[in-house]
This record gives sequence, structure tokens and C-alpha cells, in this order.
Amino acid sequence: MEATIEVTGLRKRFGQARALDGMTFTVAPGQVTGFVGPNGAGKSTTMRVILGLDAPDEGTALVNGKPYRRLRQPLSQLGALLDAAALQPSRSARNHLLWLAHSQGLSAGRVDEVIGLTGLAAVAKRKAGGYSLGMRQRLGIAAALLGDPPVLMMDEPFNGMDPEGIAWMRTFLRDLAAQGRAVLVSSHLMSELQDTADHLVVAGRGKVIADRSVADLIAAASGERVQLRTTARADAMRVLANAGAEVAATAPDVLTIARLSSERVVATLTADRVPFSEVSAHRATLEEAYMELTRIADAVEFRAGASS
Ligand SMILES: Nc1ncnc2c1ncn2[C@@H]1O[C@H](COP(=O)(O)OP(=O)(O)OP(=O)(O)O)[C@@H](O)[C@H]1O
Repeated sequence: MEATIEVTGLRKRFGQARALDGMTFTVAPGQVTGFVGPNGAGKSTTMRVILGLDAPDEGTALVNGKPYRRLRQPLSQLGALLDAAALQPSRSARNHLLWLAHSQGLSAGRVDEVIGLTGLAAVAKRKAGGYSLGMRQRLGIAAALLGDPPVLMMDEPFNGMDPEGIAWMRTFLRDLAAQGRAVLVSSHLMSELQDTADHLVVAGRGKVIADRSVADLIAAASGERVQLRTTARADAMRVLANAGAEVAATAPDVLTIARLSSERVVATLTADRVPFSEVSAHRATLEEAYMELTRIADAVEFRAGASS
């Protein structure tokens, strides 16, 4: 069967708090799936349920067709990074990985491979207690890769990484997916997932509010808008508004224009002698697409609440 994570109808309460409320999605192989949503949306709880660390009140979570606890050689089926801070501080990265490898019948050679893959070779013999959060994340990822699993799941792997680490992580995640693995990555920051995730599962209040390809999400949020670069922002805003456009200043020297085609934008500016240096189709960022989605979802919930 194909390597996947399948989450169906998960519900879970902690006392009065409803952490999961029908969470359902599938993680496909060969893709990076971003798992995003506001604080408390249920991302970590879902991941803990997938790993069998929390029991759901209802629903199922399957890894390669089976509950995690019933997997044989689980490290060779699912690699997970949940809490990078949870380490034995007096142990070196290499010893930590050797201990994990031995517990699953994996070779010491594989330990050195994953140390190389995650860029830890120079520090592998140092005590993990002195590691930065970024180094701990790399060690957590090395541990997740030990069994060469076809499915990977990481909770906030970008956390604590510097810009170089973030760039490394992006390429690393894309490579893992290109090798055919199913990769699920949670994040708070859309900018981290921009140009990394192929697909996005957006959670809100314990359930999925969007489950779409990143390309679709960005196309939907981009709409028919035009982006204009001009040093005469005020003049451009005035003449374009007079021509019926909706105009927003989105960056220094940049306007984003709706309700007017790029040809009409150029014609209007030229007729009024407003200087400009660039007119292009607007491409929404993942952040904008996400904000649009969560705004719509909140509006729907608000209306549902108001009418009941
Ligand atoms: N062990 C627990 N005891 C009580 N409540 C919990 C527990 N774990 C999670 N919750 C609650 O369940 C809800 C979902 O939390 P969860 O950590 O899964 O969300 P999240 O999407 O991962 O959030 P964040 O982005 O902040 O990590 C929250 O309201 C949280 O307070």
C-alpha cells in the first residue's frame, strides 16, 4: 500500500476544552503537506493521537493502514519530531542516536549517515545539553530519519532555526518529498511554508477548514488583481480610483489594484502622465491566502453562532 497518514473523524476533549472536533485528512506520498492553523487549533493533539500518545474519544488515525501501536518496526514506517527540547542533556547526539538505533535493531552505520544528512557531524560528540534549539531540531530530525521511513511527521520543525537553518530545512523537506515520502509539517508561520509545502491542511477549532493544494490556494487568493510599481503612489491611487479601481498600497512604491485590467491600468496612467516602472499580475503570498481563508472561516462560524 502507499505510505500515508489517514486521520478520520478524530474527536477529543480535555475537560471542558474541545481539542479535536471531527479532524479528518490524508497525507499523500511525494508531497510536503503543511499543517497550519491558529494556536489551539488541535495540530499537536492530532500528531500525538497519530503517534498513539493520546487516545481519541472518537475516530481513527492510521499510519500506512494501521494504528501506530500496531506497526512493526515503527521507526522504519513513521519518523516523528514532536518536541525537540526533550533530550537527555548529558548524552551526545551520537550516543542518543546510537541508543535509539540499537533499541530498533538499526546499525551504527545508519547513525553516522543521519548525522551527515542533518549537518550535525561537527557537533555530534558534544553533550546535547549545550545545543541551541536549531541544533536540537536537527537532532530530532536525525532521529526521525534513522529507520529511513516512508512517512515523516514534524511539529514546528522551523522553530528556533536561524535564516540559514530555515533555508536548509526547506530544501531538506522538499528533497524528502521528492524521494516519494509523505511529509507532514506543522507551522505557525506561512512564510516558512512558502515554496516548501505542496499542499495545505488548515485547522481551526479542532477540525479542517481547508484541504487544498498550495497552487490552488494562491490562485484563489490572487484573484484578478494587478500589481503596480510607481514612485508617484498618491497620483496613481487618485487616477486609478477615478477610473473605477480598488487600490491598496501594499508595499513602498507598490500598489495592488482590483477591478481594472492591466491594459486599462497602463492606459489610465499613461493618459494622466503618472510615471510607473512595472505592471504585473498580482500573486498572493501564502500568508495572504491563509489570512483570507481564516477570515472566511471565522465569518462562517460567527454567522452560524449568531443565528442559533
Ligand atoms: N494535555 C492537555 N490538557 C488540557 N488541554 C489540552 C491538552 N492538550 C491540548 N489541550 C487543549 O486542546 C486544544 C488544542 O491544543 P493543541 O496543542 O493541539 O493545538 P495546536 O494547534 O497544536 O496549538 P499551537 O499552535 O499553540 O501549538 C487547546 O485548547 C489546548 O489548550
